[in-house]
Amino acid sequence: MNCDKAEVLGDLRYLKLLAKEYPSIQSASTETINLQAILGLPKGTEHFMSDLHGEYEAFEHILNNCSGVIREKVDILYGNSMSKRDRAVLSTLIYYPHQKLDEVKKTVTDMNEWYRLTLHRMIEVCRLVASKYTRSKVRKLLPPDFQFIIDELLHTNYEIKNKEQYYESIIQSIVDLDRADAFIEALAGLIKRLVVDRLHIVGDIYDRGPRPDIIMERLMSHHCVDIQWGNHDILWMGAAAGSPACIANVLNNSMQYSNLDVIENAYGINLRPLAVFAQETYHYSSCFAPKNAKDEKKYGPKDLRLVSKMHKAILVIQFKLEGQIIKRHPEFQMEERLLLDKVDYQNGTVTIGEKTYPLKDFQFPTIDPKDPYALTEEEESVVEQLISSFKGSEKLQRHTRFLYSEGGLYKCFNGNLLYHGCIPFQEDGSFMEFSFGGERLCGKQLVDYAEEVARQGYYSRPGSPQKQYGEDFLWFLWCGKNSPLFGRLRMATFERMLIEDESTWVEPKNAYYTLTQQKEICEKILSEFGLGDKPYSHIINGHIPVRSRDGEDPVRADGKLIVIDGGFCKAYQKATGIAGYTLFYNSYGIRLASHEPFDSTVSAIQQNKDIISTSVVYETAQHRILVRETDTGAQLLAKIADLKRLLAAYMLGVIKED
Ligand SMILES: O=P(O)(O)OC[C@H]1O[C@](O)(COP(=O)(O)O)[C@@H](O)[C@@H]1O
Ligand SMILES: [Mn+2]
Repeated sequence: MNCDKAEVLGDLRYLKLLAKEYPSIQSASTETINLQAILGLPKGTEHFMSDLHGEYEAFEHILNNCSGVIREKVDILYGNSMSKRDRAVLSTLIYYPHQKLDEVKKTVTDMNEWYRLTLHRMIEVCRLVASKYTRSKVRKLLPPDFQFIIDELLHTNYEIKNKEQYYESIIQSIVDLDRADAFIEALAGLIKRLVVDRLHIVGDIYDRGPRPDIIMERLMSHHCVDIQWGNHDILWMGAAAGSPACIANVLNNSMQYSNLDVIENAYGINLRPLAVFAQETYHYSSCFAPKNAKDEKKYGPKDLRLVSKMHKAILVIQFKLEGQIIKRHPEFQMEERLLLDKVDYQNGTVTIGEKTYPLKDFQFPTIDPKDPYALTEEEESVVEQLISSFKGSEKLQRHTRFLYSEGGLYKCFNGNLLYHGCIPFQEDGSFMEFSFGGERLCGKQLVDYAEEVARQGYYSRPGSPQKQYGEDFLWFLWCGKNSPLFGRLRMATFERMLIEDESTWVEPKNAYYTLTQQKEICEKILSEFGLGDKPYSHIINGHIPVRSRDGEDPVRADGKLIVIDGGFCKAYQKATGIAGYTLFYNSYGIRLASHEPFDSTVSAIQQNKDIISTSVVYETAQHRILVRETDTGAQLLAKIADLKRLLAAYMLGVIKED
């Protein structure tokens, strides 16, 4: 042991704390040996998804099939000995054990035989996926009810004759005791748990699709997940924090897509005050009808009229509240979005820049042309009630706290840099500067600042200036000019709702999106985040749907940037042509999978459908990547160094063994 005495004595307080966990030379050495062994194992698998947009069924499916990896393992084992259909059934059983079992029972006549074969196969799959972990790690993950049995079955060598009988008799007893279903479910869960070590969500869980809350619940029960906030997530976080402008935007999005179920039923937010106010204040106007109202026959004519009026009411409130924020914060540089004072309320036109456009609807009884951004008393009261409903939703607050605790604006992990939107750039290739909090900020400093203020918006003392600024900043992150989460110059909601001329609907993108076609720019970003010296670093980005139908490639800048927003979002699938990309990073390298549109869970189960269309090996490592080379490896190496110092302290007698 070559530890310097001064070095040992230097952090004695820390070593004494460590000694509580490893109180003897024996326990500290055992742990050191364990950690050394882990360093030599293959790196754990990371799974990346983004832009889920409330599509909980497709999300659940991809989580269950681990982007096609389960099917791949089944094919490795049985490609030559089972039919394609049987392999698909076995895979579906692993994805949806409960539902698939119900179905199998309707068709299979000899269940005894089926259970025996299936259990054998599932244990083999389990053994294959467990092989890259230490026995101790696998043991810790075993479902408690079947811990001993699975451990035995995984490690029994079937080839040895006298073990064969032992193995068979365990399986037969499981079947005889009617525990086969529970056992299959436990094995399926274990296989999925072993295939993916860590899940990364690169933003936009919320909006457009039906049930983001179900996705949140699923993420909260996941064994290891991190989230990079998307602009839609930050919007909901702002709403949960009580920002009235964010609340109005959340409601606008939900009404636009007829998603009031999430608001009212999932999160228990009371929309009655808004409904009553809208009913009394507005006439029906078709430009505020939900996008998909007709397609999905969601509404009867009365409901449609009411929702459209509520939509108009909340949009007017939104435009007023946004105007107030823009005026409070000249540093956001968004004055060009002040449009209510550019409206000619007599003639029904708006002047934007040099041009004047007719408005599709110009009945605005609550707007005082002399003070267009002021809420009326009634609007004020609706907003107050909505704030208290959003803040009082236990479920929404629980989900928001999870987004804060497991999420952030970006993450550096195993050499990769993950974020949803962009790092704002000038056209000339330099980082774009913003004046916030009395400082000029750009690049990493900008996003670090933005994350701090985003936290302030939720956690600061109610009524404090910090809270107000934080809430306004959450709104800025959602749709602010060149915000790192939004990445565009403007959000043209006013124009999209009220102006016919589509040339006004354009939302120009920040220079980031063209510049990052260049490898040097991506390398500049990676260096900014301390990943410049790592040859295998990539930026993993969401936010902008990849139009694969038009030949767009998710892999850019010689492979330095990968965009994995392929569009889980059903509304965007016509444009993209597919239903999303997901990324898998295991010890052999990185692989990109593209997915076909997901029909429904029922058809996935009945027809054993996978939705992987292609799986492209994107980058193969030159050698199998070991834990030693990962971020976890670096932490383990640091811990080994600490344990060695502890051992030295025991040997020097500076700390006594317990
Ligand atoms: O296509 P939709 O749902 O009408 O939404 C359009 C709005 O959504 C946005 O694209 C933001 O959402 P994304 O983060 O998914 O791009 C806005 O820029 C735009 O105004
Ligand atoms: Mn987005």
